[in-house]
Order: sequence, then C-alpha cells, then structure tokens
Amino acid sequence: MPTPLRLGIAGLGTVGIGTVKIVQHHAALLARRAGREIVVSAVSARNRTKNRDADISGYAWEDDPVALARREDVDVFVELMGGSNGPALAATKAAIETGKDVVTANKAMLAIHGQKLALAAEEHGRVIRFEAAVAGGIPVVKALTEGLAGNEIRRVMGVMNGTCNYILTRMESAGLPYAEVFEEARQLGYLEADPNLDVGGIDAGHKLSLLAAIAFGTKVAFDAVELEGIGRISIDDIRRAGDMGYKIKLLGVAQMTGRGLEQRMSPCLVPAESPLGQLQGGTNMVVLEGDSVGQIVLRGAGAGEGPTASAVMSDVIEIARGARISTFGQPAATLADPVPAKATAPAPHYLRMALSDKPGALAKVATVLGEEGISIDRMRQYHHADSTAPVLIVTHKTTRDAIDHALKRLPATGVVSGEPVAIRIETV
Ligand SMILES: NC(=O)C1=CN([C@@H]2O[C@H](COP(=O)(O)OP(=O)(O)OC[C@H]3O[C@@H](n4cnc5c(N)ncnc54)[C@H](OP(=O)(O)O)[C@@H]3O)[C@@H](O)[C@H]2O)C=CC1
Ligand SMILES: N[C@@H](CCO)C(=O)O
Repeated sequence: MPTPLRLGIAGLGTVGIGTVKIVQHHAALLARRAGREIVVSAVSARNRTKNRDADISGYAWEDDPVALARREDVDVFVELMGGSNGPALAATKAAIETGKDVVTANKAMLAIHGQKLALAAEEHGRVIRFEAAVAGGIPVVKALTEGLAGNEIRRVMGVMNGTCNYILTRMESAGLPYAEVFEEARQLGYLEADPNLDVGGIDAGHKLSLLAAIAFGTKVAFDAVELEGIGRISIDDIRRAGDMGYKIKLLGVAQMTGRGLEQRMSPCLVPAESPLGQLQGGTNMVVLEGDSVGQIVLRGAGAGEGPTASAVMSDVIEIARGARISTFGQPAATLADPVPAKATAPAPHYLRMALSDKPGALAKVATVLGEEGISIDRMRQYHHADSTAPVLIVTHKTTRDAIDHALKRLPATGVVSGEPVAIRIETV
C-alpha cells in the first residue's frame, strides 16, 4: 500500500474534533476508499490541557499552528481554527510555502484572501480545498466544481446560514418577535461569537462569494456582495407574507447578467410551497442551475460537528486519491475580474405599510407607485381597530431603484404612518 497521508490539524473545536473522530472511527473505510491510510501526525489548539471529546494523546502537539503547518511529518494542513486573518491565514500561508496541501472550513478567510491563497498554492504546486466552508455537510463545492463542470451555470441560490433560518422559522412557528428568538438562539449556542456574522448576512455572504467564483469563473468578490441581514424582519412581515403565500428567507443569489455579476444576500420572499419555502430550522439548501442539467436542489445540515467534519474528510480523501483540483475549479490566474452589476434584476416586491383609513389614501399610494412605473399585482387591506389600516401590496416585476424612489416619496402623501417595508420576491 502507498504511504499514509499525514494530517496536521489546527483547531480542535467542533469541526476539528469531529474530523479527528472520523479519522479514528473510520480508519479502515477511509484507507479502502482513498487507497492509502489517512493518519493524524500532529495537532494544535490554544489550550493544550483542555478536555477534548476524542483521544489526541497519540498525536504530536504544537502550540503554534504555523509550526504545525511547517512540520515535515505533515502532508496536508487542515485549518479548522477560523478567523479571516491571524493564525489561520499565517498558518495556511506557511503550509503552502512549505509544500503542504490545505483543507479548510474557513469561509471568512477564503472570502477575503481566497484569490491570493489560490495563486500561492498553484505557484507551489499545492491545492486548497474547502468543501466544509460552504453549507457544512452539503457537498456543494464538489457539485459545482466537478458534478456540474460541463454546464454554464445560470444561477446559484440558497439559504446558507442555518442560524438565520432557525430564527426566521422559529419566529413563525412560535409567534415570537425577532429579539426574543435571537436571544433563544444565543442560549442554544447557535450564534457565532460575533452574532452579526450570522444575522447581518456576512457569513452567508462569504459562502455565496465562494460559490460565485466557482460558478462564474471570477475572482472571489465578497466586497461586491449586496448584504442585508434579518434584523428588520418583524413577526408581522412573516405573518403577512404567509397570508400572501410566501415565506421569508435570508436568501443568497448569484447570477451573471447582462449588467454584470449580481451577488446578493438579503431577506427575500419565496413561494411557501417551493423547496426553499419549506426549509425549516437550521437546515441549509442550495439551488444550482446549469444550462444542461437544469435545476438541482441540495439540502442538508449546514453546520455541526458531524456534517462539517464529513465535508472536511471528503477533501482529505480527494487529496489522498491524488486528485489535484484548482481552488475555484480553474487555475486562479484564469479567473476573471468580476464586473459587479450596478442594479439587481427586476423582480416583484412585497410592500407593507400602514395607511390612514380615509377616502383617497390608497389612491395616493397607487399614484406614487404608478408614477414610478410600478404596477400592482395584488393588494390586501386588513381589518383594524384604530385609524390606520395595514395594507399589503405585491407588485409586478420592478427594479429596486423604482421601489426606493417610491418609498422616498410616500411620506409626502400624508397618508402613510411609520416606515413602509419593501422586500424582494425571488422567482425560484
Ligand atoms: N461549527 C460549525 O458547524 C462550522 C464551522 N465552520 C468553520 O470551521 C472553522 C472552525 O469552527 P469551529 O470548530 O466551530 O470553531 P471552535 O470555536 O469550536 O474551535 C476553534 C478551534 O481553534 C482553536 N484555535 C483558535 N485560535 C487558535 C490559535 N490562535 N492557535 C491555535 N488554535 C486556535 C481553538 O482552540 P481551543 O479549543 O484550545 O480554544 C479551537 O480548538 C471556522 O472557520 C468555522 O467558520 C464551517 C462550517 C460549520
Ligand atoms: N453560523 C453558521 C455556521 C456554519 O457556517 C450558520 O449558522 O450556518
């Protein structure tokens, strides 16, 4: 049998320990599938004396992940610490410079430094694989890079942050406001150390930017992702959207349009009966559309020890088998500079507002919408006890610019109370 593939694992938290467990529990299965043994030579974490949920006593220990990355008895550096800069970046660079392949789950690091790291890896004849960085256990990176390699990708779409989907579906099922469910998510340990990474859409935006690079052959452009979090979604919106046949999701969409590359991660309405609409709790879903294959829907656990470690191991096995796949599916030097779309593709929008219940109020709103070229598809006014009437409008396809202009003009009508809400309706 060929020589074993030797791993150096930096980070022994949720994902790192999950990975160690797979190496230990499935040694024979991994060796059969990879055609060689997969072993751990050395590990690193912050605290050497911490109790871990796996026996690591047989592995060499390094306090410094950079030292781990440089060890001669390591073939693959497995970076599972996290953080876009700091030790994760330093150790990944050190690994590449000293001739190691890299497997990482670190979407934050790749979203910022992916292009430079990919170039460096190729210069040194090394590979960087990152299946675990996007949608946890769902093999979406491999689906795009390998399974759909013969397609021109039309659109990549998905719910890629389990915490946000948990919050939105829990608000709906329990009838609880955002702040209360956010606190619940915190107690359950679902939120990142910086919760804004989750609820601000940043984590999911990182993931989307990585998929967009593979899908469209462009350099990772996280800065160009239009980001909006879920903090302003109210239980009222969730209920009203439901009445109109929709669910609200933090939805990522990347597509190449005539206006350039569109990447957005924002709350959207999707049809309640669609696969995305039916997605519950912390689960992730990614929808891929290719010119030959049509639409593919992948659904599964986007986080957690087992699912994420499963993805890490798929990369390790790929390397053990001798596959050498470019980080973003083609040589990094051939990735194009993306031209970000200046405006998003037109779409129907959901508008919610409170109107003075007096003659002509609706007509004034309809006039503003009409003057901005916005056509009303459906409208509903709810029963109300006070002097303002909750009104919902679903528009035909229109641009976000037109919606924003209309929203700016609405206060001057004198019939709208509070701030109207506008949410895009995505065609899925
Ligand atoms: N958790 C999940 O479900 C998912 C996580 N990921 C990604 O996987 C990566 C790891 O996440 P996760 O396992 O949850 O994180 P954890 O916080 O559970 O673990 C982080 C590990 O890194 C170690 N570490 C942190 N800083 C250093 C340092 N300076 N030097 C050495 N070791 C260090 C910690 O050491 P110590 O234990 O001693 O404190 C800990 O073992 C991140 O990039 C994350 O975004 C991706 C998908 C899902
Ligand atoms: N915070 C992320 C973890 C997995 O990347 C989520 O909620 O999906």
